[in-house]
Amino acid sequence: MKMKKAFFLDRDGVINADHGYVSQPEDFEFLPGVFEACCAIKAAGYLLVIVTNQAGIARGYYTEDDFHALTSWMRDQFRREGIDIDAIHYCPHHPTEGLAHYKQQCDCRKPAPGMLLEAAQRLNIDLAASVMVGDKPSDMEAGRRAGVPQLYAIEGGYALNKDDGVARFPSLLAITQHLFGAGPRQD
Ligand SMILES: O=P(O)(O)OC[C@@H](O)[C@H]1O[C@@H](OP(=O)(O)O)[C@@H](O)[C@@H](O)[C@@H]1O
Ligand SMILES: [Mg+2]
Ligand SMILES: [Zn+2]
Repeated sequence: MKMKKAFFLDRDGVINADHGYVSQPEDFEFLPGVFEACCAIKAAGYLLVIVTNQAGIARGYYTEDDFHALTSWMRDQFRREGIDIDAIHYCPHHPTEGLAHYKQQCDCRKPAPGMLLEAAQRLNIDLAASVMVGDKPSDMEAGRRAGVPQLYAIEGGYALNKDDGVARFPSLLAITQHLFGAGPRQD
């Protein structure tokens, strides 16, 4: 069976503004151009896979159920724009600040590559043909460790200057316009 290629997207800082541990729809602010960019990604034949660290769960700021409720609301917003998100992987852990069983040195919290590797296995993704977009060095490292060669960083509040070889753009839309031109493309 032919392998698929994927766009791995970090959530906070790529899809929505990272206001810090966002857990409610009213705090979820889609960044400009995200829907247009995601349409272009799907039209170019990529799966859309979100990989998000959600240590707010480990820290006790919100529950896993809160996360699922927000995720289902977010999926609906994409669906209303005609976009089907293929998978959403999240890490609820934290190695030192986590409460109870959430305190663990897991292999899913970025910069570990676990979420990307699991999605690749489940969805038959060719990592070498895939793209990772994030806003922190840990996103870039997760992509690198998973074997994703195309790494793109969105310039936001985080220092990314140690990420040599990472292309920097102001938004997801700027990345898709760079890769696919102004409109969506089928290949
Ligand atoms: O950008 P993604 O991976 O989608 O999600 C990041 C969030 O879970 C939060 O991650 C936190 O870091 P800690 O994970 O607590 O160190 C902080 O950076 C928060 O501002 C941020 O909202
Ligand atoms: Mg982020
Ligand atoms: Zn984890």
